[in-house]
Amino acid sequence: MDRYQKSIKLFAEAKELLPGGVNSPVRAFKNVDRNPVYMDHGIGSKLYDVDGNEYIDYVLSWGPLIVGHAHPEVIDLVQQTLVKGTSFGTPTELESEIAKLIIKTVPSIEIVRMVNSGTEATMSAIRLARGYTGRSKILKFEGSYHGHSDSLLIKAGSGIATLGLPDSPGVPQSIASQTITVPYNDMDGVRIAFKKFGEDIAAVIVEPVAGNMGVVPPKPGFLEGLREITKQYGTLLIFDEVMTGFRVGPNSAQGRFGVTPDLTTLGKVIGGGLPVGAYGGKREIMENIAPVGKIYQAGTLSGNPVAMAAGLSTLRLLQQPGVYDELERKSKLLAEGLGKNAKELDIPHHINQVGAMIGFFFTGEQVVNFETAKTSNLEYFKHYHGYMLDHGIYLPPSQFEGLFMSTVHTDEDIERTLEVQYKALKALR
Ligand SMILES: Cc1ncc(COP(=O)(O)O)c(C=O)c1O
Ligand SMILES: N[C@H](C=O)CCC(=O)O
Repeated sequence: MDRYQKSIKLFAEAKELLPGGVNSPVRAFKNVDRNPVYMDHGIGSKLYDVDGNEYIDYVLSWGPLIVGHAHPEVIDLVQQTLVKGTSFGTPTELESEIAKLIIKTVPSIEIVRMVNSGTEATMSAIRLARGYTGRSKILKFEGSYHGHSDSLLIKAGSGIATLGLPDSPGVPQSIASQTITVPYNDMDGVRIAFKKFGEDIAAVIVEPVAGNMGVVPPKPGFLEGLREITKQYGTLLIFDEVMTGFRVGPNSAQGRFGVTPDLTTLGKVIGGGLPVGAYGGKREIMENIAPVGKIYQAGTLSGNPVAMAAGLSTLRLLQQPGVYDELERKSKLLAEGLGKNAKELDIPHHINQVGAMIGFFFTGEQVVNFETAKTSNLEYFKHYHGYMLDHGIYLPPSQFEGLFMSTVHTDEDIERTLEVQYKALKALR
């Protein structure tokens, strides 16, 4: 296609150099049968590809860019920090500055350790939970994604769901057998698992709003139920807020739903587009990590000053009054508009929206877990995605990923998106 000439050439070359041409599977656009688009730069809510095409971006680097691309305040602090040197391998003041903000706003976090990715955060939190409780089993939910560490790569969402790979080769059976999986939102299933294995379960890890099977909110009582049963069995409750952290509210999902876990993992937004993760929680638990305690976890580049600068400036921007109300308003406006168009054109659909996360599913069923998400019409999704892309709307290339809103998307962006979406849906009929 002429429109993507340079992207097509670059991807052909990349396939000789990188597995599948990419450094993360979801970027390959494999299940939508398209060539991935190579981006050149981003400004605000827009992305510009190497062929000069403009897109309204609802992927936002898979979530981190909640204040949009190249926000002047983020770029400014990053530049000021960068010229002083890229890394020192020593503590820096910036680490404490971002820690203060995280501790102030995330209810469960009394003390926090910075790492380099969401995967590292969840992997480390699981190790801590195992070391702290002296137990080995963990419980996770089907279709949830917590990064690609061995223990968590069982019946996972995101790229694993998109590519239809329920379990990954390379994860030893001895490790996989320590992970119990239950459908999301299924408290009865959790109770049955606890009845059988409760004394051996170190942690329950949950996305408080699932975002890797598309977007699925917790049913009323689900998070509360998890809190109660984990307390009862002496199991730690981990909220994986890598995606929801600072995205669904000023106090993240735990503030929004009023349930406080023992440990929380963060990533994405807290790095402002640079590689950052974090895990934190009760001091009494966290101080089992080295160098205070015996559970080991480390990182050459953890707390990297440039990454801290990007994250800190992003979190500071999110402290401004009214930011989350406005994110909610715009997300609702988009979600309702998407639904209205689909209804008018009689396209089976279901929409979930929580804060600045939106799931638009091509199914008439209520989407409450991975099973129901999988009832979506993936052929429809493929054609819809392609049409939107060709008309300047950049959506995640999978039915099992969510749309993200930023502080800099405008009502005009939303209006334009809805105009294109109407035509995209019409073309499906
Ligand atoms: C909820 C959740 N946890 C963990 C991860 C892993 O984060 P990362 O890709 O930074 O390793 C992701 C996203 O990839 C995620 O959405
Ligand atoms: N769904 C994933 C993160 O939330 C997508 C990012 C990736 O795996 O590259």
